[in-house]
Amino acid sequence: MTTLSETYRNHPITDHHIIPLDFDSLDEVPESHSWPQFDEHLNKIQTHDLKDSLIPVIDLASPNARNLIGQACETWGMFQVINHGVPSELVKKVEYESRRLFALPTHEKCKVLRSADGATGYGSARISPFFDKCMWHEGFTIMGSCVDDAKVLWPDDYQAFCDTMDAYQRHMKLLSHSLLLIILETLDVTQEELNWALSTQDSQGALQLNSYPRCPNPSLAMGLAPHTDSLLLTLLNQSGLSGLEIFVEGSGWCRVQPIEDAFVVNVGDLLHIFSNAKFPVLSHRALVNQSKHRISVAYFHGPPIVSRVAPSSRFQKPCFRSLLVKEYLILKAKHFSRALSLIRT
Ligand SMILES: C=C1C[C@]23C[C@@]1(O)CC[C@H]2[C@@]12CCC[C@@](C)(C(=O)O1)[C@H]2[C@@H]3C(=O)O
Ligand SMILES: O=C(O)CCC(=O)C(=O)O
Ligand SMILES: [Fe+2]
Repeated sequence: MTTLSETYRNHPITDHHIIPLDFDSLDEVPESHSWPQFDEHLNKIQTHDLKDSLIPVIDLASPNARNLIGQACETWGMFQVINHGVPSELVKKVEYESRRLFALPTHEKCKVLRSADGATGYGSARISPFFDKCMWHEGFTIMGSCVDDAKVLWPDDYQAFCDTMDAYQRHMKLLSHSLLLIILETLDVTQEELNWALSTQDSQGALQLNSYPRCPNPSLAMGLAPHTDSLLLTLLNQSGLSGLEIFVEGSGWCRVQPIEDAFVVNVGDLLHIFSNAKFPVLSHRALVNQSKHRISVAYFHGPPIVSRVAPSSRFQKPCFRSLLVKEYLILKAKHFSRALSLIRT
């Protein structure tokens, strides 16, 4: 089976873009991590709190959920979902285990460093090489079993971490399938297209644990730089601490306030392509906090990497060309935010 790891094999990134700083040892933001333009930007554009009425909060158990989800995807490419059926104890356990991982000393975490051409393990975000400055962020990427890495980190105490991440990935896969089914039904796609998006075999799922340590000067630092997510759908748990911002045309950067027990759901590049741009894909970023260490947990769902992606056949005038999912991810790894414009027809 072709995997994401194989896709990245020809696009290695250098070590200094992978190894995060030992953030806890710092009492000021080093030059390498201070974003001067970002500082100017902050002065110019007021960061708004998004009112609930803007990014919809949708109760999955309500009879109206389907319509609301369809509308939210068209208007925003994003919504928050509550009453989704994922046990809140499991969500708490994932937060607890993530904090346990990031609390390890840097030299321990570096024992499971993501390799230059790899997809899983500990390290800075894959988008790091596209920015001059480094981010105030460390991550741990899991695809399927994480037992090999967990055994390295905790030789005698790895089971709880693995069991928690396995159970969470199972729940995330089910929830992303239910949401995608609703979303795709609103597009009225063919059965074959539904099978493609919801394929249980060979579909891509990745779990990203994000850590944003306390920062001495948050106005200089960037947690996660602006980006769009590459796959079909992302389900994000903000762990109760705000930091996520979306770029809204005409308003600038707006904060998406966390809601208890909610997941932020957003359209990724592949769903934007499949919906023939009917669903927008939002640029988003994460800012950091002076007094609190923020954790977020993102699950990315995608179709099989060897399949093709194109606008659904229901669209008469496709505005993107058809290509292999793998080819798109290679384009994204090479050209980052220009990838979508490169496949416009
Ligand atoms: C499946 C994936 C999506 C992702 C790249 C990855 O292979 C695993 C990590 C994901 C992540 C998380 C942080 C932001 C992001 C842009 C990045 O650099 O790594 C996303 C990637 C993505 O959606 O392109
Ligand atoms: O931490 C956040 O709020 C955003 C994380 C994110 O955008 C991602 O993991 O892709
Ligand atoms: Fe993201």
